[in-house]
Amino acid sequence: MVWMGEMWNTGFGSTIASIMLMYAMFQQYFPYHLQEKIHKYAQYLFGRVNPYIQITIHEYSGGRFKRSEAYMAIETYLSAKSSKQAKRLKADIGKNSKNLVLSMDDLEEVIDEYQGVQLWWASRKSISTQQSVSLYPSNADDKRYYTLKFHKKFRGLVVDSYLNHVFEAAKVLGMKNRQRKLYTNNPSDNWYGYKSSVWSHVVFNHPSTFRTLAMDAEKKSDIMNDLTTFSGAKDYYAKIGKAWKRGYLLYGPPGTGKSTMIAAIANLLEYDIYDLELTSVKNNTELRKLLIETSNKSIIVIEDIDCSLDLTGQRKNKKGKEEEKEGEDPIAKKAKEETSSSEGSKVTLSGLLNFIDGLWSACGEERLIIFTTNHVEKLDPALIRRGRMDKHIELSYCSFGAFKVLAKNYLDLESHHLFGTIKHLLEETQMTPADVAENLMPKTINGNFAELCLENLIEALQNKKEEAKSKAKEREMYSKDEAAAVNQVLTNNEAKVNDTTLLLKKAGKDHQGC
Ligand SMILES: Nc1ncnc2c1ncn2[C@@H]1O[C@H](COP(=O)(O)OP(=O)(O)OP(=O)(O)O)[C@@H](O)[C@H]1O
Ligand SMILES: [Mg+2]
Repeated sequence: MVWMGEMWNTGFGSTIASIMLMYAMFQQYFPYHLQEKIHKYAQYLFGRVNPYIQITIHEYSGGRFKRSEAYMAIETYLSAKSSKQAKRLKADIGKNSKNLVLSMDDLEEVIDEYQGVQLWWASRKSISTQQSVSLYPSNADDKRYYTLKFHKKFRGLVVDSYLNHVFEAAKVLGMKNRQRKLYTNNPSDNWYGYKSSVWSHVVFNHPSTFRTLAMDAEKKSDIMNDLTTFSGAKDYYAKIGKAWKRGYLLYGPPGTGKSTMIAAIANLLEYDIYDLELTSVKNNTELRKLLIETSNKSIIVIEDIDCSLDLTGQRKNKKGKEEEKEGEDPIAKKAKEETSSSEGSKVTLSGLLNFIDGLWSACGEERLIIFTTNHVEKLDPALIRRGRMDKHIELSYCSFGAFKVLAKNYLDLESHHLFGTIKHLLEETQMTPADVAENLMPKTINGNFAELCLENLIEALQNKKEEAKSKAKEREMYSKDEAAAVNQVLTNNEAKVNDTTLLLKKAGKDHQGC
């Protein structure tokens, strides 16, 4: 054993080993009633001279059915070290893991080093001698555990710092290896009963990345920096006393890449996505419950926030305010509110604001909240003010920079003699990246399809330009016609006023004559 060898080299080593050896050799010659005493004494002596401390972590500590979280964390932490050091390894696909996880086999040992101190990890197994009836295979009775050994002078370091380091590192590794998920909220009628849950999920494997996202390079790197800074800022958020979360508002016309960017963000930060369908959330209480059930390292997305609910009005329903009578019994008032909230979705703007940055919003950490909209101007300013939606990102029509990304993705082209023409046309027209991408999709794999695609795009851009021109002309004509019509009405009105004045004057003269 590695640590025994290490012990042997210390001053105490030979003494301890002699005691143990003598005890083992002569144990059988002692009468039975003395054996226990000698055993205890040997243990005591061994404890006095042994400079090493051992911590044991059992696989099943609470009961037989749930593996200990600490044991699993250590398994994850030791995985990389085991694959390098251990001679016998076990391979398994862990729960929610996307890769094979290697761990050391029984009776193997690995050495870890922390702040210059050596620590010995070993995987042990004690075999149960009891006969038991079990539904599980025979080796289910074997009790596995890890032992950690270190010199007693490092007790403080291990207890105060090393163990925390192990569990933090295991968390990070576990997150990295996990299979990421895309969640959607279940209607609350299905929240109760066997195996029910407020969220359902599928495995998330959207291929979008920031590399494939078409937008100007400068803007892209600014967003990426913002995201990576956020994900590494745990201590900073703790220092300034803010919950570790950030709000993003993505706005722009349809087909400009808002949803695509959300997938790219999730892939960059390796987060899960919770796609929240607000219209199926009945009230603010349900909204809070959904929030509590989300995990750390995740993105909560509300798409098309302007269409989700009527959140554009005042924070408090005006009608409700009018009906609120002074001195009304508070119990009766609450009952009234509860009855009204049971009909359809009653999520209010203030409920949503609390969801984003109320007390409950701090119940998890490392979370992004992303809203998307096609009509940013329709949103209540309270909803999107900085602090709630910290970063506002406009996704707009395809620029030449964005086109170059698409050309590289779709056609593997970095330059082409038609790029100049496309640049001019893109400056004169408004085409979404979705439309540009569609034109760049090869319709055939024969011949020079790249050039064909570029020509198709040029044609589409020219058509769009013509369309825009004729629309502008139409608008101009319409406004001219409208102006002429307004002038006509004004002239008619003026004439009528003149006639009336004449009549009044005439009537005045007649009256004087009488
Ligand atoms: N900026 C972009 N970079 C790469 N591909 C894009 C981009 N914008 C759009 N696309 C392509 O167009 C398709 C539609 O884009 P996406 O769904 O992201 O648009 P959106 O802005 O979310 O639209 P909507 O407002 O209608 O939800 C995507 O599948 C993608 O292939
Ligand atoms: Mg979208």
